Amino acid sequence: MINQVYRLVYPGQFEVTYKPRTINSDKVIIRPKFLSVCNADQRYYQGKRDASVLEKKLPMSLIHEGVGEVVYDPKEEFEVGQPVVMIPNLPIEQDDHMDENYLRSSRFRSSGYDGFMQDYVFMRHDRLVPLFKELDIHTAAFLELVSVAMHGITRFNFKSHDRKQTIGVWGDGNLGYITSILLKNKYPESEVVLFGKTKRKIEYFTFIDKSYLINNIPSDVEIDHAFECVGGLGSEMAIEQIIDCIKPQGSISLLGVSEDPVEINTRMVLEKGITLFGSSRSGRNDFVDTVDFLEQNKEVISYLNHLVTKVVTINNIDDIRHAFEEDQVSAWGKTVLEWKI
Ligand SMILES: NC(=O)C1=CN([C@@H]2O[C@H](COP(=O)(O)OP(=O)(O)OC[C@H]3O[C@@H](n4cnc5c(N)ncnc54)[C@H](OP(=O)(O)O)[C@@H]3O)[C@@H](O)[C@H]2O)C=CC1
Ligand SMILES: O=C(CO)[C@H](O)[C@H](O)COP(=O)(O)O
Ligand SMILES: [Zn+2]
Repeated sequence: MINQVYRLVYPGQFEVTYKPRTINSDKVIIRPKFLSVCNADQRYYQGKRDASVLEKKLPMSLIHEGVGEVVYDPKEEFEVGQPVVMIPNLPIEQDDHMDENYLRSSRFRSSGYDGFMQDYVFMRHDRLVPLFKELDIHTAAFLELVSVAMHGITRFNFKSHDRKQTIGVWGDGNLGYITSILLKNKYPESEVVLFGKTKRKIEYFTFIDKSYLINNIPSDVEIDHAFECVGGLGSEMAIEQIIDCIKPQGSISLLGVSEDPVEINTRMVLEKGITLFGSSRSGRNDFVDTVDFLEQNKEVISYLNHLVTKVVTINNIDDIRHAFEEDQVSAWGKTVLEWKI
């Protein structure tokens, strides 16, 4: 068969390419149904990556957040029509001390390897996790982002000391929202405090215990641990504030992606004995944990639903560009693509 793959060829410009594929392989064939735009995709679309990175990675199909339906499974492990979440990380080896998403040999869709913007995606069995029926499909589109927060929290659990009275989250966007709601449910005894930039965005975080605007943090605020969910240039200021507010021997979980190196006050990291650790992407275990967690904590799904602010139907390449433009001007939440192309 000939598969149509929709690739970004230059910033702002998508083109269709035709890729011959055989259905006589061991891969499951998935029809993408709902996809969601990540900041990483926007950085490619807007040409915000370094010219050498764009030169190396493009042309490439974008999008690594998405759900689809099984069209064909040669092993018949999945039912035809079964809804599944697609895992964008593609490990080719195992290591007892490294998670699949940190192995330098792993590939990642929409970062140097074609993403989900295709007519059909050919996937290994272990790269798919079945969904349960109560999971709203628009929300499921960005399960990958939820799994990233889940992964960060799993690592936080074994890297941080046990006093978790107050956990600070910096970043009033998607990742900050998801991380805060997961923390609130996983650590119900902890006080989850949001540090945000915009009052109107902070108001969406109805489930947190306390919030501060970053330009008005009282000098006596203290936290045991922190999550940085900002990224970009803003992460420098966020890390500086975290180091100021955190109690000695607290942990800082870094999740935001910055294109340029950010300055960190290492003297105070040393003096306070802070544990700084970064988390990137997620693997199969995180997806399974996320789906299981949502199945057992269904009230969390309705909070996540609030992030679905735009659903754009995609019938052609112009619609893809339109969706990326709409996402760019969106003040809050996730843009979901209903994949009908
Ligand atoms: N580690 C990983 O695997 C992953 C990392 N990411 C990264 O996480 C980051 C956040 O993603 P996402 O939530 O989707 O992006 P958003 O843009 O939705 O969220 C970032 C939010 O932080 C706010 N902000 C800016 N500066 C500060 C500050 N100093 N303190 C507190 N808040 C601040 C921004 O406000 P404003 O817009 O007004 O500036 C914005 O609301 C990005 O860099 C993204 O690439 C995303 C997915 C996975
Ligand atoms: O969004 C992400 C995971 O969900 C990561 O930020 C993304 O994988 C980083 O990739 P790149 O190096 O291409 O920016
Ligand atoms: Zn992403």
